[in-house]
Amino acid sequence: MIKMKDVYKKYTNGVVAANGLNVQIAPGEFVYVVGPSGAGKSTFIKMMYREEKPTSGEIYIDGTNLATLKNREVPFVRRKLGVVFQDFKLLPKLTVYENVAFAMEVIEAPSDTIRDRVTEVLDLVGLKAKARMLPTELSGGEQQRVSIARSIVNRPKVVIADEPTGNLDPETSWDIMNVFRDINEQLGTTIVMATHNKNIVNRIRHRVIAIEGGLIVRDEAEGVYGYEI
Ligand SMILES: Nc1ncnc2c1ncn2[C@@H]1O[C@H](COP(=O)(O)OP(=O)(O)OP(=O)(O)O)[C@@H](O)[C@H]1O
Repeated sequence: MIKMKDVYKKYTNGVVAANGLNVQIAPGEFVYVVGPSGAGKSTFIKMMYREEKPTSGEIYIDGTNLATLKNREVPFVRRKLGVVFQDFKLLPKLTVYENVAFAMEVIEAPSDTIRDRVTEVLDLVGLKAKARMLPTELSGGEQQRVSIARSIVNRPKVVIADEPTGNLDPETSWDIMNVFRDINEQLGTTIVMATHNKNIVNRIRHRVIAIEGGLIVRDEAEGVYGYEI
């Protein structure tokens, strides 16, 4: 369902961050993307939700080639994707509920569907009781739960996460990984997660795609982290 074919990315400053990526990710998979700093993980991830466009090659999400997609068509593909960031990116003046509802309002979902779905996803991430709070009133882990709830509220087939535990302490990171596990197992959502978290990758085993110098150097089912940081 996700397919990259000969993907090459050269930034305007001449840096080649993807040097011929070929990969396929099936529906329902849970995949870690690992590699040393500057390896090209974020570029890989960003190309997957069309934050960056490849210089050449093809990237298919559910049959749509992101490489040739017109800018005005991007929002339609984004609906198939949820994105979770290291720094949460919540709207500070909106409550937990409103932050999640906003993702449905922009696609003009009916208000009763919004109400039902927001309640449902806040329950799934364990934040029902904090729906009326502002992001500043929450811990880092709770803020990440809100951002995960936001990423799944439109029922995307794929959730892409770039260092989702990067700002969290170890214990909170495990809690957040359990939330991703529930989404993957209960909803069947494909998860693609770039991470530096060696403990997590080695203890919660999933497929590991290792990137170095813009190339996939290793791709293993139930793989390990595999390099020192
Ligand atoms: N917008 C950009 N313009 C120019 N060069 C960039 C840009 N974004 C990334 N790069 C370069 O591309 C290479 C890969 O960067 P990328 O952010 O994809 O790596 P990464 O593996 O995610 O690193 P980290 O783990 O440090 O986040 C690096 O050399 C980086 O400096």
